[in-house]
Amino acid sequence: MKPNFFRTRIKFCGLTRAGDVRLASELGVDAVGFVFARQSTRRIEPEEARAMRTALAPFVDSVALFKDNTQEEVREIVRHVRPSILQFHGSEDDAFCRGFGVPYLKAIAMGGEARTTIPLRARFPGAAGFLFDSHAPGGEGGSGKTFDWSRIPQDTGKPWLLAGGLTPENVFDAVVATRPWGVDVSSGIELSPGIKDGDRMRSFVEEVRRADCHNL
Ligand SMILES: O=C(O)c1ccccc1N[C@@H]1O[C@H](COP(=O)(O)O)[C@@H](O)[C@H]1O
Repeated sequence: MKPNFFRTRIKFCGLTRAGDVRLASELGVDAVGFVFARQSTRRIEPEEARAMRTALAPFVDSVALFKDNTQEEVREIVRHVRPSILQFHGSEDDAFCRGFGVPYLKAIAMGGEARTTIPLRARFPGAAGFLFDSHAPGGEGGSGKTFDWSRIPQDTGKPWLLAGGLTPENVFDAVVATRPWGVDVSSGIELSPGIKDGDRMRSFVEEVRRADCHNL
């Protein structure tokens, strides 16, 4: 996938308040994420996510995030919330991820040792894209930690998002250094888990746009 010099897509993840969803829409982010991973401190109930979806402006995607949830749980959330994209952070394989009739992103754990040399596009042929995150395989996401960006595979063949420890302070450097298709942030724009900070949301978007101009 060639780098996109025009506009880096932005996803804000782990939202729990309708007001944060509204502000994200006004700031022009491309997607907001709702967390359904069991152990997450940002986990919300399907009814809450469904209510927050109504706060989304047109042309903003809603992403449902899972980590080794059961097929029944995912199915129920897809039916109830109607997310536009699914994001899987656990040990789910391609057959599981594409079994819900909704495009999916596969999160790739970049912490710990590299475990396989099989190319991602061969392991996840049905993925709409990948998301490189800092946690170790099996570890929790949303940790606010970065990873060594030089380890990002160059041959994904699909759009990919950079995640893990991004903040308004480092996202300019991250976008200039890695030229991702998109960036995903959770803790870097928070006051506390699930509670976003309006000023940090705004400056995160400003910094990504500044990097896009720099990359032209
Ligand atoms: O946010 C969570 O609680 C979470 C739980 C389980 C898997 C992933 C999770 N979050 C995702 O992790 C990355 C990076 O987050 P951060 O910016 O470092 O806090 C991002 O994709 C979150 O959506």
